[in-house]
Amino acid sequence: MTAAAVRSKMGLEPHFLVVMGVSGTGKTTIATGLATRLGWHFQEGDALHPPANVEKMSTGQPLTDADRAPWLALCHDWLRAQVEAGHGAVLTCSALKRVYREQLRANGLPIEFVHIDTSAAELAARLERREGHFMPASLLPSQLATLEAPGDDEPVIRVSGEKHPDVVLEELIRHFQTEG
Ligand SMILES: Nc1ncnc2c1ncn2[C@@H]1O[C@H](COP(=O)(O)OP(=O)(O)OP(=O)(O)O)[C@@H](O)[C@H]1O
Ligand SMILES: O=C(O)[C@H](O)[C@@H](O)[C@H](O)[C@H](O)CO
Repeated sequence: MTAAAVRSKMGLEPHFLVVMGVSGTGKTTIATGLATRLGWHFQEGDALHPPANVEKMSTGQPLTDADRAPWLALCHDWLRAQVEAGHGAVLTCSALKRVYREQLRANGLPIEFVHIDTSAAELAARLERREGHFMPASLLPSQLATLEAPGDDEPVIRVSGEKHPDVVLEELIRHFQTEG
């Protein structure tokens, strides 16, 4: 049973967003900004990875489909709980392949993806600069090779990861305010 929809701080209907894209594209930056501005629940998808996945990535090994399966299941469970509560929510999750996105949307969840697209050169520069994060810059090529950008038949809002995050946030909030 789904609870009555809880409107956001700005009076918006709840949305259930997965902010997606490769490592370093700005998922956490944009998702925390949205959740703060709109009062929606936030979950860092990286925090749902089994420790073995984090260990693998930290040591420069890309994850396999089998590695990602239990993590995607936890991401799905979190999204499902938000939908059932009727409270707007934002999850960060790379969601690199179409089948992963299908797994997140299973059981008819009304998920929308926000795909942040950033050039390989900008991503490489950011990951080289970033400190205190388990994901090494050396995994960027495999992230880019694994990415299947969402198609027009998927529920996706596309934004540029190269604009200032405040600009992207304004664009997204305007999008939600003006939609039918
Ligand atoms: N639009 C932007 N312009 C410039 N720098 C940005 C932008 N968005 C994020 N950054 C910076 O890029 C780095 C990566 O951002 P962030 O951690 O949000 O990405 P992410 O997609 O969540 O990464 P990961 O998946 O590896 O956790 C951070 O140092 C962040 O401050
Ligand atoms: O699917 C994957 O390979 C992983 O989710 C990675 O994308 C990282 O968790 C994330 O980007 C943190 O840097």
